[in-house]
Amino acid sequence: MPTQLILALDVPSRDVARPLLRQLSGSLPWVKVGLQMFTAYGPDWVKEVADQGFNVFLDLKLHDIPNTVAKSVESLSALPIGMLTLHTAGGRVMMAAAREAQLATKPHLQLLGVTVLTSMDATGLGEIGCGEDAAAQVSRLAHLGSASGLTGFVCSPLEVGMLSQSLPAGTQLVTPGVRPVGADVGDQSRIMTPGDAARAGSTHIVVGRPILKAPDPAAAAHAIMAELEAAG
Ligand SMILES: O=C(O)c1cc(=O)[nH]c(=O)n1[C@@H]1O[C@H](COP(=O)(O)O)[C@@H](O)[C@H]1O
Repeated sequence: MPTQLILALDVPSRDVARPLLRQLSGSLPWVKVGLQMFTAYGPDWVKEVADQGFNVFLDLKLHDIPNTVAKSVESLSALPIGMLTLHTAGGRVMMAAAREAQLATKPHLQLLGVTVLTSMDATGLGEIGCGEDAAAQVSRLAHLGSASGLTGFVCSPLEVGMLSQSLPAGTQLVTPGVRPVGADVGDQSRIMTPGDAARAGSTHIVVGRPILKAPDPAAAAHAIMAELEAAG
């Protein structure tokens, strides 16, 4: 299947989001609801996005003790979501507890383990006490996640080639840190273009500001989907 686009709908209000969703309904497969909109509007917003026909990726990056994360997964399983993130840095027991809760409550929900944030570079990793370079740390966390039962990960497109060769076939590799040629990099560090991310093996790419800040966001989203199609 060609690499799918996930729009990171990081906007300040529903009034900003709704017209764009109307324009992209029927063509865009996935919408990511992240902390900005979920903290403002909660589950109602997730339901509204799903009601428009989009698959919803709920990106809350859960990171807590195993019991708290597992109970949160159980609560969130009631929502119409297809993907949900947790931090692999929470460790083996936490990931296994989350996976067990997900399988028991919502078997088709794709749990995604976030590895090393795409905003982090070697300096940032060193500052938090991680002496390894990003690729080595991503590999360590993704393999720990896989051994804990996870079947999907968030990483930068730079690490996708390495992971797709060493993780079980069918593992979902979702990559933010994607910038079309000429787009502002912003706070991202480890980046690739949509076409290169697709050719590297990303199953999904996550793009926010290059679409949201474009003069015509719907046209920008369509251009990225065309680039993915051409690469696939
Ligand atoms: O889990 C994520 O989606 C995520 C992980 C990561 O390592 N880096 C990352 O940028 N993201 C998210 O992906 C989106 C990227 O947005 P833009 O940088 O605006 O394209 C944001 O919503 C981030 O929260």
